[in-house]
Order: sequence, then structure tokens, then C-alpha cells
Amino acid sequence: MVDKRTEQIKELLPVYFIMGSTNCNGRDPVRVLEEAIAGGITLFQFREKGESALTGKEKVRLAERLKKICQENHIPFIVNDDLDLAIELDAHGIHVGQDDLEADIVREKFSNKILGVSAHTIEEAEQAIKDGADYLGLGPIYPTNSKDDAREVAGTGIIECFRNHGITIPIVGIGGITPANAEEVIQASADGVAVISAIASSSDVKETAKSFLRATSK
Ligand SMILES: Cc1ncsc1CCOP(=O)(O)O
Ligand SMILES: C=C1C=NC(C)=NC1=N
Ligand SMILES: [Mg+2]
Repeated sequence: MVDKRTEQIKELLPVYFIMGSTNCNGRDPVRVLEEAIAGGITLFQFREKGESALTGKEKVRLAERLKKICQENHIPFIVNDDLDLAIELDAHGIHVGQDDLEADIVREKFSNKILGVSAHTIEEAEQAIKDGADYLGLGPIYPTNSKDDAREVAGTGIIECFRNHGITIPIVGIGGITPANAEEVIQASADGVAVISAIASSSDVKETAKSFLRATSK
């Protein structure tokens, strides 16, 4: 059964850029996002985490500026974890981890928006699907320095395992993904790659985003 919404979500997933002020090597996150969009990212997630992350009004102000850029470029703006911020900004969607708000509560409070859920096991995936997730974030696929509490490195095998188990929901791989290994993540039957540092800290953000687009176009 070809579900229209699933197809729409799949079209957003190929190059899913995730970033906050702490990922930009001291550069202006606004400039970094503009360059990433110029390079062809297909989806954006605002993820403001880590010890030097912005909080309160500063976090909201940056989120508003980044959302505006996404809107001007017809890129959906997703918020990580922070449901209040997602609602305050009327974001296009939210991404929650297993240790964040329960996906079913989010789905209820933030209905008809894009709901992404991190999953590491088949059980977590099946629960997320029951809770109405639109896509799953699977990883870390490779070693990563961008998430201090990342689970053990899974490799692309986790994606194949989920597919062999009959999990058909849209999936992005995340964790240590670069233009060099992005293709094998797609070959493992992910619908896209979610990337923080390879794009956000690149010396040429636009070119790097472009190379991900080439690597993920089927
Ligand atoms: C948020 C998250 N979840 C699993 S790994 C990760 C960090 C990915 O960052 P990078 O693309 O820099 O490895
Ligand atoms: C932890 C995460 C996993 N996957 C995605 C897409 N975003 C996240 N913040
Ligand atoms: Mg989280």
C-alpha cells in the first residue's frame, strides 16, 4: 500500500541537516544554515544541546531566525526534544529520543506535524510506529563526537536488520555520516542520512551539502 504521507516524508529525508549553535565551530549558525540550504539539504532540525548550548530567550531567538530561513526556502523546520519550543514556534515537526517525552503524548499535543523518533531496537521501532511516528532515526551508524550519550555504534547492519524484520517506515541513518560513507547507508535501505558535524563544521558547507545530495540521490 503506497501511503501518500509516507511518500511525502520519504522525499524530505535524503539530506537531513541537524545543527545548533555549538556545532558551527564559532561560525554564525544563520550563515551555516543558509549555505547548507544552498547546497541542497532537504530537511533541517534545530538541536541546541551541549554544555555551551543557548537557553531561554537566546535559544528561542536563534530558533526563530533559523525557522524563518527554512520557511523562505520551503524547507520544513524540525525541533529536537523541546516540545514547548516546537509549539511556541509552530514548527513543522519534532524529533524525540527514547529518553524524551513519550512519542504518543507528543503526537497528541502536536498532531498533524512531522514526528520523528530515535530507535535502537525493533521493540522501540514498533512502539514508535504505534505512537504515530512518521520516520525513525537509527544510529549511531558510525562513531560520533556529536552526542555524548550515544548508544553503541551499530553499523549499517541495523538498517538492514530492521528492514528484514518488516519495518517499512521511513528511516534515516545518523551518526558519523560523511559524504564518503553516505551511499552505503542508502544501500542498506535507509531513505536518507541525518548529519551534524560533516556539514556544520565543514570548511565549505555548501559543497559538502551538495556532495551528500549526490551520494543520496537514488
Ligand atoms: C544526534 C545523534 N544521534 C545519534 S548519533 C548523533 C550525532 C550525529 O552527529 P554527527 O553527524 O556529527 O556524527
Ligand atoms: C537523536 C536523533 C536521531 N535521529 C534524528 C533524525 N535526530 C536526532 N536528534
Ligand atoms: Mg533527545
